[in-house]
Amino acid sequence: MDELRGHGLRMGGCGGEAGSEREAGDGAADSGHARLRVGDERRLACGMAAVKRCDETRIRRRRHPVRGDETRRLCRMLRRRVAAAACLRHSAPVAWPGVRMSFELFPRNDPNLRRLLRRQLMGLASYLMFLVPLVYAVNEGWMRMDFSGLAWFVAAACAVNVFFFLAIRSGWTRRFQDPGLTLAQIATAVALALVMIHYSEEARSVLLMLFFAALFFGIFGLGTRQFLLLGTATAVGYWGLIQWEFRDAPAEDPRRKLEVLRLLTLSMIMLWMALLGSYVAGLRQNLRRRNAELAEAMARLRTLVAHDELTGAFNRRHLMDILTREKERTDRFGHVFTVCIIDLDYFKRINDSHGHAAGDDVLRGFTERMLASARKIDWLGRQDVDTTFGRYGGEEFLLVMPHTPLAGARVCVERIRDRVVAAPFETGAGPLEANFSAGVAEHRPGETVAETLARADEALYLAKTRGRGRTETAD
Ligand SMILES: Nc1nc2c(ncn2[C@@H]2O[C@H](COP(=O)(O)OP(=O)(O)OP(=O)(O)O)[C@@H](O)[C@H]2O)c(=O)[nH]1
Repeated sequence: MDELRGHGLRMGGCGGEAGSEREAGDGAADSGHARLRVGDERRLACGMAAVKRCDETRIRRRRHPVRGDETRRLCRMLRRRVAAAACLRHSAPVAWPGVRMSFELFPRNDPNLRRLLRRQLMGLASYLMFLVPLVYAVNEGWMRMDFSGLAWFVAAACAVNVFFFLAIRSGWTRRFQDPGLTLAQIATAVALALVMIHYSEEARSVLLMLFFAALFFGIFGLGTRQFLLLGTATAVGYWGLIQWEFRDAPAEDPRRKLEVLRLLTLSMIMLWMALLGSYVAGLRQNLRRRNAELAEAMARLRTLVAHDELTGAFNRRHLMDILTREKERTDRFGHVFTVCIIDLDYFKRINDSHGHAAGDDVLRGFTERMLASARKIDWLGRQDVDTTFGRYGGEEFLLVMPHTPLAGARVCVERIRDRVVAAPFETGAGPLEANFSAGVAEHRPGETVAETLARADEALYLAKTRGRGRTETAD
């Protein structure tokens, strides 16, 4: 849905800043509704990705401005284009008439899964690369196997890789801490390498490198303990192989001694790789922690920049941004918007009589009620009015009501008042009652935001002087 919004397909629904995003992406809107016209190539291209996740029913339910037959026709066209584009990218959605299915081998909307699957393919490529020396060794007769034996080995390697690929792709491996199954994959590769080494003759020393190639994959995915475990298992496996191969040979057999030398060298290199792996794992962990901290700091910063610290409502700076955007849209499309400045009455008395902390509690409680009311606003039968509410400063708040004429805004403010006065606010100094005065002004064409606000402020002043607890509208 967000993608559709971002590309100018206006969706219904209430709340927050969604409205500003809805139309921000596109200028071809008409009285608040960005229209999609058949043949509008750019928009169709933009909508392609979104339409894959968004079927006709959902679009219709969300009251897409292009209704009925036009919606269906548009969706059909978009879907056809999506299918065509996906086919070109070799990730064809499987589609039969009347059946809507979409399958991508490398899902575009899941970058983590894509990364794991790519790594899986890299693993398969490594197996196939090692075929070159193996073919050479078999051809030279340095192995105790012929080409049919090698073919079996290749088939086994491919089967193992396909199994892991499907397990990861299906999402089944998500239940594990490491959904890429790095340890299991490397263990399988080591087992296959052991088989090849068993069948080797003169080529054995060279083929021991197969172990290192397999273990090297773990450098970017395994921790120290896992590495040590794997290294030990590899050394034990090789030791078992030697014991089995030389079960009838005398202890003084020089070939057995040579194998022991290989085992020792292998073990030392494994240990070295475990240390290196541990170092890299530490770096990776640091990087991950820093990334998480950075993301958290960014999120905090984004909240701080737009929100008031005490109440959590939008702050003045953000409200001014919203107003500027609203004005631009109004100038462009000609629809109305109204602002309302709300000021709590006799707030100084609350502070003076019950303390600053109780005053803060009232401000927070008031904000909560405002936000709850503003989200539920549905007047004149419209649900897509994105009312924005924030703290304008001190005990003053601002309500921005797009697509709302003065009369509607007044009705809305009175509804909010009903909620505010319905019950006292819970504070540290006990329940405290509060009411507010409000000044409402509808933005006039050609007027600046500051001028609209000034008129709302004048209306507020009027409300104060006429007795407070009331709403006045600016002419
Ligand atoms: N507790 C608290 N008080 C604040 C905050 N910001 C402003 N105030 C207080 O709000 C009060 C505003 O007082 P006035 O401007 O006289 O307004 P009032 O008492 O509501 O009177 P009228 O608006 O005329 O009804 C001052 O006492 C400010 O100190 C805040 O964040 N927390």
